[in-house]
Amino acid sequence: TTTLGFMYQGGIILAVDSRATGGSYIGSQGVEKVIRINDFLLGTMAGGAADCVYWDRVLAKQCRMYELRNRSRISVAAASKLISNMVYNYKGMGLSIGMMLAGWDKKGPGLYYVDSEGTRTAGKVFSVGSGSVFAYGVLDSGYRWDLKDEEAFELGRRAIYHATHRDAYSGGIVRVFQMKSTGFVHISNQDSKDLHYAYAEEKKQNK
Ligand SMILES: CC1=C(C(=O)N[C@H](C)C(=O)N[C@@H](Cc2c[nH]c3ccccc23)C(=O)N[C@@H](Cc2ccccc2)C(=O)[C@H](C)CO)Cc2ccccc21
Repeated sequence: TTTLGFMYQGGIILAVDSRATGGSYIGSQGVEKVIRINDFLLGTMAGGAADCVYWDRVLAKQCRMYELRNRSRISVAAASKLISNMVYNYKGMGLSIGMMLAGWDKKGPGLYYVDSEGTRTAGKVFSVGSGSVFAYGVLDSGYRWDLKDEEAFELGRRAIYHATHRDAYSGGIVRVFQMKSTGFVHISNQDSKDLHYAYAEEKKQNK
């Protein structure tokens, strides 16, 4: 898996691949690794698939219960602390979850990394999963706070594509989402194969 998230002047970009593996067996090429908790909160998934899918659903329920009890949406910081504390109870028992929470609350945009080891940290740029080393190479060299929207979408897409090209455990569809003050927007779904030939063509043109 390769997932990434970065904050910029236009909001937050999330980009992920869609491969699931069991050893060297490819279990699926069409997994949804960005899950909607609500219109102002998205979560990404890397690690044990069942762990990720299960605990994301638990988080979604807890966030909804918070809304009903408090008549207001939960903040990104509080939602990330909920999942962090829940999985921390299982530390050392074999959970494997590496996720990002991206959202917009009263304080504005929020991006957190949370994992099953107990790490919970806010930041501006993250990449999580087996292909994150490849994604960081593209992401860190292209990242600027003042990227335009189209440039930001393309940076997320290109970073995930390069990870799917080099990492055997990443592949399938490159999915890009944007989080703004008005909620999230699904930007694009593109097969990494189509991106491969599009980028190859681009190289030929630039020769
Ligand atoms: C075939 C399949 C799934 C599958 O192959 N499950 C296996 C057992 C699984 O958990 N694979 C992990 C890798 C893995 C296997 N055993 C583990 C033990 C500990 C930690 C990780 C693993 C995976 O693909 N994870 C994805 C993330 C993911 C995949 C599917 C759903 C959520 C998250 C990912 O991180 C990259 C591919 C690199 O591993 C999961 C799933 C969800 C929805 C639809 C189909 C499938």
